[in-house]
Amino acid sequence: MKLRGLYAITDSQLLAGKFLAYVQAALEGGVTLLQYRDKSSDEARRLREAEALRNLCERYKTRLIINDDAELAARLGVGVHLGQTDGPLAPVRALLGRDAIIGSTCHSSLELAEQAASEGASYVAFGRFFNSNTKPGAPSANLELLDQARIKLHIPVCAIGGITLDNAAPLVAHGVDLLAVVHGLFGADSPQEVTRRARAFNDLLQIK
Ligand SMILES: Cc1ncc(COP(=O)(O)OP(=O)(O)O)c(N)n1
Ligand SMILES: Cc1ncsc1CCOP(=O)(O)O
Ligand SMILES: [Mg+2]
Repeated sequence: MKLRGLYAITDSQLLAGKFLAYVQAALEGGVTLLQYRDKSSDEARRLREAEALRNLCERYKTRLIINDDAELAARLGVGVHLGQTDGPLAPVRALLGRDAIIGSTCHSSLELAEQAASEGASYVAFGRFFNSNTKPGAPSANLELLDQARIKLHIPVCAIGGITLDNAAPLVAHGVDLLAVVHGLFGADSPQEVTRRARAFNDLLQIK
């Protein structure tokens, strides 16, 4: 099955005090992949939260991805997202097995994407496409790259960085399979609004 749809990414600061309520609201609206992204070193909390997300994801038939931490992903039997400084992909593929979803950050580089694909990545992520409050310093990418990626790559392409309902349409028009979103989804005033946004992202992608 080809990965396509909304890729919701958690943010510990943004979701403080409403973590599971907002994640559940997103899953209600339809989420293809959910990434647990927590940059802290509080191992106990990370395990607790990731387990809670795995349980929620099982209920909604959503695939869970852990950011950065292949050991935690292996412990929970879920997927992982690796950046260029998060270690090599091939040993992680060997650790997690052939069915695990493994994503790779490729910034704006087709070469990195082709290498990730050859090492067994399930999808590649390009971006940031717009200004991002969550990761302002991330290198930028443009729409032309997506056109080349569509020709050269045979795995799903994910776009990330400052994506909102107002700016996502061109990314979809240029062939993106996964829209990875933090603030444009979870920066909402209510869980109802999170659900509405998730549904609207799926409408843009013509999911369901
Ligand atoms: C879907 C997706 N794409 C890119 C990233 C960024 O990964 P990385 O470059 O390792 O940066 P951090 O997120 O670890 O700060 C991502 N997490 N997810
Ligand atoms: C993790 C990451 N990598 C590149 S941009 C980004 C942050 C995405 O968050 P937002 O959707 O709030 O810009
Ligand atoms: Mg990382």
